[in-house]
Amino acid sequence: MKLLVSVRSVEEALLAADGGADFIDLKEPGAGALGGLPVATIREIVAALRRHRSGLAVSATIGDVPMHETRRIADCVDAVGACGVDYVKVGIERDPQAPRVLDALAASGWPIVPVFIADQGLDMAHVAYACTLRFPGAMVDTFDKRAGSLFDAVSMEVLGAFVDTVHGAGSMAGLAGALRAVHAPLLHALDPDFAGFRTAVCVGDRSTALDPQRLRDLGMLMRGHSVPALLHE
Ligand SMILES: O=C[C@H](O)COP(=O)(O)O
Repeated sequence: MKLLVSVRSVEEALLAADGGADFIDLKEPGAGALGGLPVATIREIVAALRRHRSGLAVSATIGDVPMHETRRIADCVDAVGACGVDYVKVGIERDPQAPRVLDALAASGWPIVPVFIADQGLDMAHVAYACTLRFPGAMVDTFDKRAGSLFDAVSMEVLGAFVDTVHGAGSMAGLAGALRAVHAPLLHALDPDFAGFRTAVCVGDRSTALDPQRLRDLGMLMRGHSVPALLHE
């Protein structure tokens, strides 16, 4: 299982790249679940990572944009896509308009990863529909990070169905949502392609600074090693 780590600056991106992350995810953690960074910052981080020759895949979020703001979603996707990232992450709310947004994203021409926001559970019909649209990957995440983790919002059975459905379409499946070290066995059982982290790699809440030691320990744990320092996290 690979590790996606969300970062907000050049300094954090280089720390994550050298500290064991497999995917560098650009977002402003203090501005919501999929908080967007200014495009100038995204460009700056992408350039620094390319100079650093990390070779790691880079994703960036467009911000938390409601499903009915279709024009704004399209504009944000174009702006972020043009920054040279490998994937553009777009939050998909549990909303009747989700299929229409997914159609627009598929037609955008950018490599989109829809991120299903699962605080109110996961609508598997929306996931199955997204899987007909040939996105390179799909993720699940939660919006309210104080309300517990992904595993408090969605059952193992439904998460297993998500991973299987996405894999059945030949795409990468990712899980996130205030995941912590204690969730490692559940994540290993589900075996997604990657798990996404911010809260667990910070000293305080997810808006505080990224801690390289926590990142290294979490990386070891997700790769199946025992990490005593994380036993009581
Ligand atoms: O995309 C992954 C997220 O940034 C995970 O953040 P979180 O661990 O605070 O839920």
